[in-house]
Amino acid sequence: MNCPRHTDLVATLEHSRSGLRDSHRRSLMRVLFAVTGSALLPFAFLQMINGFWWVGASELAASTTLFYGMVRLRTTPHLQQWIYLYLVTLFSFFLVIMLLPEASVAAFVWVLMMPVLSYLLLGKHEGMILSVPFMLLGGVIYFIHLGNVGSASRMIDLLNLVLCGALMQWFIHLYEVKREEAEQRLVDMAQTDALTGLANRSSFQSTLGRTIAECERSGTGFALVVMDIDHFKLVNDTLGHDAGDHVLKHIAVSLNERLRGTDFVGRLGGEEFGLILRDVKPADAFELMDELRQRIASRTMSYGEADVRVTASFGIAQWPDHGREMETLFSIADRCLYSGKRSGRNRVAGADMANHAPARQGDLLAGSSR
Ligand SMILES: Nc1nc2c(ncn2[C@@H]2O[C@H](COP(=O)(O)OP(=O)(O)OP(=O)(O)O)[C@@H](O)[C@H]2O)c(=O)[nH]1
Repeated sequence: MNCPRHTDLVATLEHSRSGLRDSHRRSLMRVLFAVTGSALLPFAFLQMINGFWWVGASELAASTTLFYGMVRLRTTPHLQQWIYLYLVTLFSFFLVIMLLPEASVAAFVWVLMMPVLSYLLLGKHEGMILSVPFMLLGGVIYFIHLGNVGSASRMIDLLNLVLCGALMQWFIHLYEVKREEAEQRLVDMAQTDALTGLANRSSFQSTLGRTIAECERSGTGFALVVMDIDHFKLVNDTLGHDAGDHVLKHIAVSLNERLRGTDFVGRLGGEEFGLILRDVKPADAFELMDELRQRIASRTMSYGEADVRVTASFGIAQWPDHGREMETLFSIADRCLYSGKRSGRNRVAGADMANHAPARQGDLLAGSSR
């Protein structure tokens, strides 16, 4: 069996805390550092002209730090810490600017940037946890700044910012929730076989890779089984493609019914399925698969007027006895499967075991059409 390189979508999703992948967050952070660092320079200059030396000097120091950070961000493994450091400092800076007695009302527009940056860089949960307290603080400072809110014009000013800030926070949160749901749906679709609802080949290979890594650490073993429905083409040719689909769905249900919660099953393609049996000895894996083989062979599936019966062949490879690598295990399980097919089908075959012959053969498509 050919094992192409694949992307582990679940791992990718876990790594992307926000809608942006880490590489994009890194690039965005570098742009933000460059923009903020450059923007601070004229502000520092103007603050000094205005006589606010300490503000001007702090802005100059911050600008230098940001340019240094821009270089560090290219390679740092601590991206998340840099993001937090940047956002907390920036938001605190906004609050300090607003607290200045001479602060212009226009300075308060920066409160609206808080949810945008937080959600973009930190995602839904952390973005909300960071932005809400800072926005509330900004609102309180604005309230104090306005002084007497008894007059209608002050009240309008207050309501403008409060309403706009609350709506901004709500809309961004809503957008992020919907975006996450859509992303999850796409990931599910990319990992699932649409016909049977089982894991697809790529997802199965990801799980097999993770199982190997976990078993390397824990020292427990597992069995990889490749199962193929016998003479499946005959079902399609005799009863039609829809009947074939019906059989595939039925087999998927049978496999799921019998396996334990720790086992894993996927459709590798066509009429071929893969099973990972965790923490199982070779003899037990063989016995379990033979029970499954008998269960499939004895089951009659109704499709319209027809009763369909199929058999399946199984090839088993044991980790680590038959190999530690995914490719080796697949090729051994495949070899066993095809030796079982050659010996007459409806068999379970393992690398160290003799093929297990069925009690009764030739059950294919019994009474396929009445
Ligand atoms: N209905 C249906 N048929 C499929 C699907 N995917 C693959 N097939 C069919 O599965 C059949 C596989 O045929 P073969 O590879 O010759 O295998 P087989 O007839 O099972 O023979 P052996 O494996 O040698 O026992 C082909 O007719 C494919 O068209 C599917 O999603 N639905």
